[in-house]
Amino acid sequence: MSSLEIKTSTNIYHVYVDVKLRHKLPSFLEKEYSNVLIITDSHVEKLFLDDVIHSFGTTTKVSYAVVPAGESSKSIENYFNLMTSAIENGLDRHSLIVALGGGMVGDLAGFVAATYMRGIDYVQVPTTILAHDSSVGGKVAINHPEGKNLIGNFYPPQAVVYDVETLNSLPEKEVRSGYAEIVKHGLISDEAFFNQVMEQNILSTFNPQILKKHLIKGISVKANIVETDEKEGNIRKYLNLGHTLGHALEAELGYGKITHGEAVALGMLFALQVSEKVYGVTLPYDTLYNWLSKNNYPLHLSRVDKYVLLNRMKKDKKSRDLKVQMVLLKAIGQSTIEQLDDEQLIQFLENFFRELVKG
Ligand SMILES: O=C(O)C(=O)C[C@@H](O)[C@H](O)[C@H](O)COP(=O)(O)O
Repeated sequence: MSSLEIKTSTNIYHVYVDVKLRHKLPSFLEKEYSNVLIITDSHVEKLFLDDVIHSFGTTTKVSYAVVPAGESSKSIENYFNLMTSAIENGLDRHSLIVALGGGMVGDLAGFVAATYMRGIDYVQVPTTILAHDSSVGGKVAINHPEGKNLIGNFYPPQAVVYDVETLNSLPEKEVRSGYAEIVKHGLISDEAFFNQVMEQNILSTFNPQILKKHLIKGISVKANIVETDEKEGNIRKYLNLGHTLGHALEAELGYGKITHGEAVALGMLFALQVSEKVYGVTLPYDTLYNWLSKNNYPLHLSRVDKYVLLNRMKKDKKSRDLKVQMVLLKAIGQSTIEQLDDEQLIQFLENFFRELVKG
């Protein structure tokens, strides 16, 4: 089993990665809990909920709450309903919340844990490729109709227990979504890693061993950053590569109409193109474009108004005084933050979408 330690200035926890871990969840926790609430979604409920319930045996009171699968469940209404479940199931400050699912469940359940009785323990049990990223680092949040993750906190879990067997039955669009974050970890850290991913057709040659290697590498890239800058004061912003446009697209097209990773993939292409123009460097735009195309990422969107997108991008959490700050690259592994003015961005967006349409 692989175990990575995440050590920040305030906290230490472990990320465990292997198969069948969902069957022995309590063995990865440092405390015993007498009352546990599992939060999951309607898709994962059918696949893995029973395994996790049984892992706690008969001496722990285990209840569960299920939200509809999909990003639109990261809402204030579901947050409030989950609070009600926690109260009705008698959770107290010594209880545990289990976030069983992908990024949506992890963010939502983590935010419930962060705020219930001013904060109780929770454990991340990711079941998607994407969640190799979102389950590590303690970002928890719900969405506001005006923008993604606008309501949230930094609240690290007790542990991340990643049973990679749960990834075997992921639908194609979930594989695409998750791999976008692996590509991001390559672009911000390591050319060899990026190239390894680009050599693979993730949809037709899906290989659990290679995937596990990529996940562990991705998690360690993230762990190194989070350990230095847990609260996103500086270098953690690099983990947001592709997210400024990505989040704007998700909010504009409608949560769930495009997956998070697919939107981030477009955002990374945009960031590469902008970086080439701003810094006069050559980056692997074509390589990434061809890889995305080969793996059926949605590259041709129905018309999106660039002024509307710009307004959404300004609501990004990295913005300052309503000026967009984007993560750009001077080279693979050399990220920067650049403030861009509105006119410049409109030009870049115009150009980007025009070239995408051409293919
Ligand atoms: O952990 C981080 O930091 C990231 O930016 C990772 C992102 O991939 C992730 O989607 C994150 O939740 C986005 O955070 P946000 O602050 O832009 O909402």
